[in-house]
Amino acid sequence: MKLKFTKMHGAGNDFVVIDAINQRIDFSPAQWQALADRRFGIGADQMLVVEPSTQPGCDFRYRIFNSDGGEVEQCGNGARAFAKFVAEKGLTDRRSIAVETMAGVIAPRLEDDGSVTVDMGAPVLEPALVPFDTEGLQGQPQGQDTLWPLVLELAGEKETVLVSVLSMGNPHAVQVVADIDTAPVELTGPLIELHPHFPKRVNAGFMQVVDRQHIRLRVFERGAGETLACGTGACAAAVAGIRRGLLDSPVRVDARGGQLSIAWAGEGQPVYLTGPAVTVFEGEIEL
Ligand SMILES: N[C@H](CCC[C@H](N)C(=O)O)C(=O)O
Repeated sequence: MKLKFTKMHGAGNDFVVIDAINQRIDFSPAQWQALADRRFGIGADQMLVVEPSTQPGCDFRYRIFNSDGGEVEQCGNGARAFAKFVAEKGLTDRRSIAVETMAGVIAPRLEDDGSVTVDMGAPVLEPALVPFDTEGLQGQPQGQDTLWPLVLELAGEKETVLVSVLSMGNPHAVQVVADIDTAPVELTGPLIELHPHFPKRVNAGFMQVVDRQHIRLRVFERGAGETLACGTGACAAAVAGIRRGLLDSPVRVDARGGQLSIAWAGEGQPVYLTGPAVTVFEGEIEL
């Protein structure tokens, strides 16, 4: 079987995008992991699948698989690539589309300058819905936010980090650090991802506040490791910073792979993610 795919990225977060409207695919987690392998497969942080919508009022269904093969609820950089893909492939003639995901409906819009703005829906702030188990933890208020202490065990030493916890459809734990270049992302990222208080694991964000409308961000992603950018991570960091009283919307987010912009008008309101979507090459693989 030949599989056609398109290699894309959003600020360096890279994807294999597959049209599953005109191709029939049904892969196991191990097969997804093999496709994502950067040596033995195509190589990507996530695989994005375009399917017919199953909901009235939606144009497409959007499925996301991490490079560890697991299917997840949401991917913000991927939503921009998705929108560009379906336009470039002529699967839609609309510049604004409604896209069904495991986490609800999102709405990407192609901008005239080639960037894409996505209505990512409202953040989920209730810990139990993230999901995050607060049992035995004493939250510390900061502005409208609550900072939760996570005890991390590193080489026999215990270290406590304070995180904001929220969901953009997928779970995020965001901490403020003085300098993302010296933050121990490789060491503590995996410990936070697998922390027992996150029953579905979590994406670990490390945010440096440059000024009230500008942050630098690194994210150790659930099921993918550190990526050059994380769209939902940028949304989560901006929302956490605004709730903590550190940031004002819109927020410029400098990721290692490029720049994103986040706008949020407050509780119950949608988060808007704007950034690039780039097609790198078309490919075909014999399976
Ligand atoms: N690793 C994420 C999925 C991809 C999110 C990220 N690539 C984005 O742009 O939002 C998770 O397991 O929730």
